[in-house]
Amino acid sequence: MNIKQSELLQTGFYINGKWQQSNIRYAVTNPANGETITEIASAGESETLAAIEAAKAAFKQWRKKTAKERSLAVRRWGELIMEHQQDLATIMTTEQGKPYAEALGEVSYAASFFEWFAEEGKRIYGDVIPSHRADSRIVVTKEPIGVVGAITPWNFPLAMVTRKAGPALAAGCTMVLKPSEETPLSAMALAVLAEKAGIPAGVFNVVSGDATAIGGALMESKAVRKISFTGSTRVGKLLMRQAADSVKKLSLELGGNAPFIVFDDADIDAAVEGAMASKFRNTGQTCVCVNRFYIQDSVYDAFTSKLAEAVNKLKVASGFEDGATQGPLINAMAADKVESHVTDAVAKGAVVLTGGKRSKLGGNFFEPTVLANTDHEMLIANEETFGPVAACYRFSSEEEVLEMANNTESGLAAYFYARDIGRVWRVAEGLESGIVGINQGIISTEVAPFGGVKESGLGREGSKYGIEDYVEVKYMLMGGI
Ligand SMILES: NC(=O)c1ccc[n+]([C@@H]2O[C@H](COP(=O)([O-])OP(=O)(O)OC[C@H]3O[C@@H](n4cnc5c(N)ncnc54)[C@H](O)[C@@H]3O)[C@@H](O)[C@H]2O)c1
Ligand SMILES: O=C[C@H](O)CS(=O)(=O)O
Repeated sequence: MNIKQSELLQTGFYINGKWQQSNIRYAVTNPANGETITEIASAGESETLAAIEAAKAAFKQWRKKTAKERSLAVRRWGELIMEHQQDLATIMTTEQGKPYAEALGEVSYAASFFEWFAEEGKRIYGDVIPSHRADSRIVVTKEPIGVVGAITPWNFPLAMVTRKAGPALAAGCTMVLKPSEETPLSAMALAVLAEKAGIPAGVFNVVSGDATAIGGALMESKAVRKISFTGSTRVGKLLMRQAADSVKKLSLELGGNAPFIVFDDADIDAAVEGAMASKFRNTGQTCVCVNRFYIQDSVYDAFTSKLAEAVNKLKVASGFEDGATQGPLINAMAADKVESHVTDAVAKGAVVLTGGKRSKLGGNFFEPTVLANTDHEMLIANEETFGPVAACYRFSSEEEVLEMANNTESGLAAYFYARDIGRVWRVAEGLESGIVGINQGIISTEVAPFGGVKESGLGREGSKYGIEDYVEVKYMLMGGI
């Protein structure tokens, strides 16, 4: 791998400020060519318990630092991310596959959470409540929860970590991170920078490897007071069950099934632009990627033909190739799933406007695809495809489309394009989702609350709300006054 600072490439566990190795190793592969990038030490239960112990010990001192002291360390960590942005983007593109330009974008996005929460950490205010007794006062403070177990996915290997580590550390919590086994190298590089930023030993620990063993140790430990998970709804539900035994707090950022509605009064060119951004970002592997396009009858043909035209201009290639816009899918299983959704849809009457098959590049590459005439009997309508396929459905009325859009257990993001102000309010309020993009295809930013309703999760990340997930409210009644 062509990076300037080779020390960013680590292959062990980071526990209590030290890198450790193991004989049990697993290969991290490059999804663009299937080659092994490196082999890394595989952690299990004992390494996770050691990391929890380190985090528990470090919590005693870290929580006592002033908010400003913690803020300065978190801010410095973010600055170091930006100082190493090219190397971090190279590591990310190599292990995750996204185009290098997108990887650079994610590096900035990741750093933005440290900048934001370094500031928010200084504003964890309490309250003074008018008392119910003349001789007493009521004071409310907010305290860090304690040791946090963070479990993150492969699709955003840096930003999903910093969106958790930023608020946790700024609030005074310590962390044991388990990154996805598909993309551990970005998280390890982050640990190298944590040390350089002056984050004390034990405050941020990283263990990668056996998901069930690491997850089990985190969930069973009574020292871990909170789990922050981003990933599939299936695993999120499992963790929720496991959290019951020690009554842990949970933040769950789970899967989506985002609708994107184009009404007949929409600016069609703007809708196509928004559709391209929200559907094809990260080759369709984003939890807020559109999964279902609903287009009103009278603009259906205009929208779908313009969308297919725009999709035809995308370039499928290795993320390091100039002008690449669509990298490989993360692995063979992901490519199989996308193919099965397209095959099922076509067998049930969908029409391929462009794409529709694996790319001639082979491996995990899939052609960006637009399907017309899709209906709700197809798999693609009911499962998160997590790939570059735009499935287009027709609708005639506002009531009908709201019912279709909400007819899912998921409720993460939803998008619509319309200009009529009454319609805009009705639809925005009627959509059952945590996030609504109105005449906008990209909704993610560190300054706004990110999270879902229904089976898309619990809690919010980013924004002023994001830090609330890492603090406990304490009520003190001061009597005898
Ligand atoms: N809502 C959000 O903010 C958000 C963001 C990114 C991804 N996602 C969702 O994540 C999914 C894709 O990511 P993925 O394939 O990595 O998800 P995944 O659920 O398979 O894995 C996520 C993480 O959980 C770990 N894991 C797996 N089994 C575990 C177990 N038994 N105990 C503990 N940890 C376990 C994995 O190793 C990984 O680190 C999609 O559904 C996507 O929508 C959601
Ligand atoms: O995959 C889902 C994410 O949360 C990525 S982003 O925050 O929308 O960039």
